[in-house]
Amino acid sequence: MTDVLEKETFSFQTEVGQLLEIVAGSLYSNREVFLRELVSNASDACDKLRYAALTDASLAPSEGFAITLATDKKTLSISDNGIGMNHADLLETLGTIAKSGTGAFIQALKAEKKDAPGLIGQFGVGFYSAFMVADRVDVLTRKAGEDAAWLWSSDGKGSFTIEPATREAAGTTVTLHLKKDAKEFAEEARIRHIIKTYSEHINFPVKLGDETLNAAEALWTKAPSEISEDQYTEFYRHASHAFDIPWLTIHNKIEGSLNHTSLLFVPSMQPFDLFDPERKSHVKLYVNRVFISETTKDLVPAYLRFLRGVVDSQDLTLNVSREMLQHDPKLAKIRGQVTKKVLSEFKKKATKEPEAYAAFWGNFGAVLKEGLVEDPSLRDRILEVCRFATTGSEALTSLTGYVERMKEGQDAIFYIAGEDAGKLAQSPHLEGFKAKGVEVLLLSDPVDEFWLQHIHEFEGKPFKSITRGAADLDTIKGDADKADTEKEGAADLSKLITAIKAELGETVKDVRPSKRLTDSPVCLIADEGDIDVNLERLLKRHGQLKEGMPKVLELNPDHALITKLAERAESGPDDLLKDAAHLLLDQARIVEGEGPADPAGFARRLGAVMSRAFGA
Ligand SMILES: Nc1ncnc2c1ncn2[C@@H]1O[C@H](COP(=O)(O)OP(=O)(O)OP(=O)(O)O)[C@@H](O)[C@H]1O
Repeated sequence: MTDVLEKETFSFQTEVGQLLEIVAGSLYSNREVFLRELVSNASDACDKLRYAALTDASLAPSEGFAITLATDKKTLSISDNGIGMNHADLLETLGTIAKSGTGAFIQALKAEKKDAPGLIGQFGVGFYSAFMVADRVDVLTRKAGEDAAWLWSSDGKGSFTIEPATREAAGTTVTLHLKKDAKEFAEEARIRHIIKTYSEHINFPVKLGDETLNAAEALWTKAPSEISEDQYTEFYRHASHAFDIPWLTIHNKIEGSLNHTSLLFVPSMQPFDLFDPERKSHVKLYVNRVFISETTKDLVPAYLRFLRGVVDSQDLTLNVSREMLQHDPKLAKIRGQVTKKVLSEFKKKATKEPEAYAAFWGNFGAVLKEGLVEDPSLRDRILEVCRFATTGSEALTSLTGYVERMKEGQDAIFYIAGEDAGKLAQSPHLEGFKAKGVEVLLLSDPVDEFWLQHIHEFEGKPFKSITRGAADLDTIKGDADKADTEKEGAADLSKLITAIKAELGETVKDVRPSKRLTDSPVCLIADEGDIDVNLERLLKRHGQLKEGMPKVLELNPDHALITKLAERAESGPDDLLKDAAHLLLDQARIVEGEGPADPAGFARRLGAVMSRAFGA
């Protein structure tokens, strides 16, 4: 691209335009974080060049890596002697947002204008935050190993320019032309304070004139006893471009045949890319304090992708390529040790602080459960730290807790799966279980259906869905045997069942009296051996299943409506019974969140039945 000599003008990608508009116009209280973002980028650039120089020593800067700040009354510039950018890099990175989840982010940003900086940090718009304080940003940059330099410039209003320029050495200088109301960021005292607050522990010196503003030491190499809570938080925020306080900090040193130190954080908020198909890791790998890579899944498994921080080992070979490193058995060993350590910290937290753990679980439980399938060797350890919503209490339960509370005669761990824990708790299928005081787990993460395909039991007790197959509650000794006594006087439904079956034909697989209902007249269940109701719904949504299987319609023999219909069926089917058969099926579907099978027919029948009721 070095043959491009003219100044060129480009439009920002639509999302960037929208983003800049919000960033520049939002109300903010801590906009000084723009400096942390730019210093962070400069530090990443130095990290990248230090890595590249491992294989090509000529790339290394002659006088060590440094980030240099300079100001006059109107501008602030941040220079680094890192990797730099060429024409293609500039186009690719400073005009687009290559990140997934951008749409969701912009939505969130629009909804919460006031907290823009918080969200910006969470998403990591990094560079673009410069437009919170500047009405023009210039980027003078030269890529290491290349001769051409470029000047990128923009006022953040829809377009940017790139033109050829000169720069003595590789690296990048970002110059901010400060807005009128942001001149404070040209004051040295203010800058000193911001760097101390936000960038004290990055790996490279940040200089203002001759003065070095930060400690510039790798925080993880210090002993935990020498590190304050605030220092951990600052490091976390720097390393993950976040604004929250970490929910958990794990600083661990392993010494032995394979030495490594990890400083890991669990955020207290969900990052935007959590459910991205790429499932990228965000833990940085360092070898003896030299940054190697960020996104390797070989360091931290995908089901722990919410972790932030670093792992550093002096026992990995420095001068191998990232690809070779990925196949290094030592790395696999580190991964195993790090994963076990993290799970054991979760276990401690879950036992000692169940309420705090519930907050973590709400954010990341669905991700962690992916490990139940992906990491069979650690399955038991993962199950130990899993928590579930249950009909038994407001609080979440562990599986061990559930098993301890099982009733006499209960031989299965009952669960109901669906999309919304709140709705699940209202499901008619639960009625008989509630009446007997038998606890049912409420599983509302899509991943639940997935691991249940692989894990069939816990401590010898099988998992059993209450929306599939027969509900044999008779053998369980409940809290009060109220439900059983009522059942004794239950109506004989045989004629009604015959009539309903004849009317509904193939649309139902069977019609049966129910043991699981106490208040509702009807419900639908999947037959034993068929796909469970919720799984079928998920498969249909993802286009993996066209038609659902016909379900079993269960009738509550104690319900007044069903008893009346049974009496009526004794004298043979009539039009009203026929309408009732369809309406009962539709009612069961509606409770499940499905529409009636035939909306026009439903409306007609409902009309007819109401007319009769009101004598119209
Ligand atoms: N000083 C710099 N030197 C070299 N490249 C840079 C520099 N600043 C930014 N870049 C490039 O621009 C890209 C975009 O930067 P930006 O701060 O917007 O996001 P990011 O740093 O990739 O993401 P995050 O903020 O989540 O880490 C960077 O990934 C990097 O490739």
